[in-house]
Amino acid sequence: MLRAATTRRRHASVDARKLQEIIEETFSVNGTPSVGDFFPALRWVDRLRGKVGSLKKLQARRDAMVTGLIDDHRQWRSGSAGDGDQDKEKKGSLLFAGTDTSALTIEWAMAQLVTHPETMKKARAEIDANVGTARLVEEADMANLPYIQCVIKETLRLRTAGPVIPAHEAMEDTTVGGFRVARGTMVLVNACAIHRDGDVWGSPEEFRPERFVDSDAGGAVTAPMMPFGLGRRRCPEEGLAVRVIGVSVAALVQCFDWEVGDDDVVDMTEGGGLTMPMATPLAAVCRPREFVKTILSTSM
Ligand code: HEM
Repeated sequence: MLRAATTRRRHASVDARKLQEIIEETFSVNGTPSVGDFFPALRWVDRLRGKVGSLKKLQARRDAMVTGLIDDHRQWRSGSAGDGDQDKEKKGSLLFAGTDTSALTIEWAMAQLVTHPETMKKARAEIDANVGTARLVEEADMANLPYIQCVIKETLRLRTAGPVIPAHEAMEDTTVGGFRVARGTMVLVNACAIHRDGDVWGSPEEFRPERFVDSDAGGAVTAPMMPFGLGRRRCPEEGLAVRVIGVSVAALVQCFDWEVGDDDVVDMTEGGGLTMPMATPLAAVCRPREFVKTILSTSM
């Protein structure tokens, strides 16, 4: 997605790596707790700690980057782009909300697969049976890959990219689960805790895509999940995200044999921030399968 938005031909002035840096920093700074959010009278503490300054600087860098993208795009289309502010808002939302979340979900899915060889084997078998090895898996295949879809669902459950849904504000007085919530209250929903609640999920800490497999015995899970939020502000690109993540993971499984490396260990520690990356980026060895070499050599 980043490549599509910053492709060199159109955006010679934009460095995709710099954009990635800004995105990672944005999630990291936003993810540190603000004292002022909990005790509004103490907002000055956030200013003293430099959080407010960092947020403002990041906002300025994001604006400059997105403005550069739009200006380049306008030049490329000879001035036919739409309204500036609206474009900036749209493009910025897509870049900043969609890249890190999708990329780290793919990384977590692969980490789970390389540490669960039986699951990897089942995923590979499903792809080989339904897609084969004469061509690469594509989006249209996803409907015939229900197990891969379960792998993605289980990754979104256990390794929720946005562990705490961004703050919402109660628009009116209400009661939730017996708690009174006054109008104007800032509400934070801990999706990660809901996804790992032992009262609704069996062995919640286990990575088990089978829990989503729709069985005749009615075994499919019905417990609440909200990796994309809920309600009116729910992620507008859930469909796109699930498709991009699904096809990416399926292609990685289809094309490569995976190994964890010499020490056979993957550090599954969760990192901090607004999103939940792996604390140590996944390091694994992948070798292209024979058919990939054939496909590549015939397409050259
Ligand atoms: C694994 C991938 C993704 C996850 C887990 C995810 C999750 C979320 C969550 C939890 C929210 C907040 C919902 C709320 O406030 O209730 C959100 C909002 C949003 N997401 Fe996603 N998202 C993902 C991918 C994407 C992609 C690929 C795009 C765009 C291409 C995108 C665009 C947006 C936008 C624009 C919003 C803000 C909506 C608003 O405030 O009204 N997301 N996402």
